[in-house]
Amino acid sequence: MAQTKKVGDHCSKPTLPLCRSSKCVKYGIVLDAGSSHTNLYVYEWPAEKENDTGVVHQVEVCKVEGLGISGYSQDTEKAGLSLQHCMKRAQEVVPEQQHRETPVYLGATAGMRLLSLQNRSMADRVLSAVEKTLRSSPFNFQGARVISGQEEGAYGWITINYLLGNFKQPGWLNFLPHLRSSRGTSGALDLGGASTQITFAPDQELIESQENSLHFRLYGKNYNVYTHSFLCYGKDQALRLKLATDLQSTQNGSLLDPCFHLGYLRIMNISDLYTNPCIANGEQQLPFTQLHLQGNGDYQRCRMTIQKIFNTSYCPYSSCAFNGIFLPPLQGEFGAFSAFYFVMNFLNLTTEKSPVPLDKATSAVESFCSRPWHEVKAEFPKIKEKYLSEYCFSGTYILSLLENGYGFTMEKWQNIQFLGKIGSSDAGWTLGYMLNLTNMIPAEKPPTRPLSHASYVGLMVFCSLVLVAVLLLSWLTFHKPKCLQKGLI
Ligand SMILES: O=P(O)(O)OP(=O)(O)OP(=O)(O)OC[C@H]1O[C@@H](n2cnc3c(O)ncnc32)[C@H](O)[C@@H]1O
Repeated sequence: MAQTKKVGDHCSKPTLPLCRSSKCVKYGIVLDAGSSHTNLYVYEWPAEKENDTGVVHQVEVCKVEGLGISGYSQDTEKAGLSLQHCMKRAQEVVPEQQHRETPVYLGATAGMRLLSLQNRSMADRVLSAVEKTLRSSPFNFQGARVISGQEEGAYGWITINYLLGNFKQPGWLNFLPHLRSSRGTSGALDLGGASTQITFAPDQELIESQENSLHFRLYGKNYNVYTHSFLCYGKDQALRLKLATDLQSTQNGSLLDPCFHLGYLRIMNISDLYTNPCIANGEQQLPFTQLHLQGNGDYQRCRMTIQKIFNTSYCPYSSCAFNGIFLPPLQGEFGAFSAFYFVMNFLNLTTEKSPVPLDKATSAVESFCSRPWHEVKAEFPKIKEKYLSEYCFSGTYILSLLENGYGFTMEKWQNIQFLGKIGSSDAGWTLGYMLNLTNMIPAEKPPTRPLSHASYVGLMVFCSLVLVAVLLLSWLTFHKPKCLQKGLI
């Protein structure tokens, strides 16, 4: 994020044209090109309130089918049509007279980061095809780019803290500066298909590795933030990593997999498993071309196989997550979103009130994994088979990552809230990205008007009436009628 230091830029001015009417609303559009598909988000906010925390909110989300890492190479025509459909939807939501001033941004995440590593020219081709479609729309297209893992973490953190209202201190705290830091920020945990991010403001001042350190000045306050994006540890790539590790110990390509339900069968081409940079070139050494996976639904064993993808044998810092990556002690509340939410929500482990304790969450995943596949399938006929068959793996992976990877103990677990939406907006990096690029989060506190316009007018009218009354009274006192004065003498 140090390189995209636009957040809280001191020279920030809103880049969107100002509305003439005081009631008008502005719009911004962000496309999140992820590893499985693309989502298009339309945001709106009242024009006169653009620096206020929480006023920008999502009014539309449209899923662009096929525009994800697998779709890029497979059905580009379908992906193109679906993108056009979502752009049309955005044209219906944003009033026509505002199309030309409404900015559109596209950010591609870990799926594209991996595709770029594997096949740079293909990644460039995909981005330019998408750019072409977006340029031909009536909106103000601002560019398509692959965002870094650090940016993905930072913008996710900005989004949730903006929506939770954590950046702006209530006005009365200005008079009590010693209390100003009492209201903390919330950490952000994001699980995608290809990568996962952890971002929070640690207690300790020193962030031992430069690449994990971000500095923001927002609304007049400094924030030192830790972030890391684990590429290949999104839930889809983590499953591939696990399968590739398990494959090392099979002789014939048959795998009894405890992370899938008893009775579940899946056949995969070994070459498909090895088509990305997450998995080192072990394919050549295998004497078989297909993997025959057979589930046996055993949570404890599943957890043991997952544990093998986290290398905790070395740490060059005072404390680490895994794979030698620095992680300071966990601090404060955390909001966990994207696939953290999708999976835990399916497993009924997200409650509005108090968080489900870790031991209860573990038992729930364990009991779900032990159910036979035919029973699960019969109970949830409408859920995509890919998702349904992988909830046992994904639930176990989430517990492993949070507990063993990041060190959320029983006690710290209680600080995690699984979030789908905050208000009407999805938790994710896109809102933070747009707030940053439109300069809507200022570095310094915008000068606050002590009174609203209506109260100001009311006060002026009241003062004028008092003034008139005082003048009238004075006049009556000093200019008493002469006849009355005579009569008194
Ligand atoms: O590129 P990265 O940064 O990895 O992130 P992403 O863009 O793939 O991340 P998403 O939030 O779009 O999706 C996260 C994962 O959740 C999966 N997913 C989406 N909806 C789901 C649902 O209802 N149940 C289970 N998984 C779901 C999806 O296929 C991805 O693997």
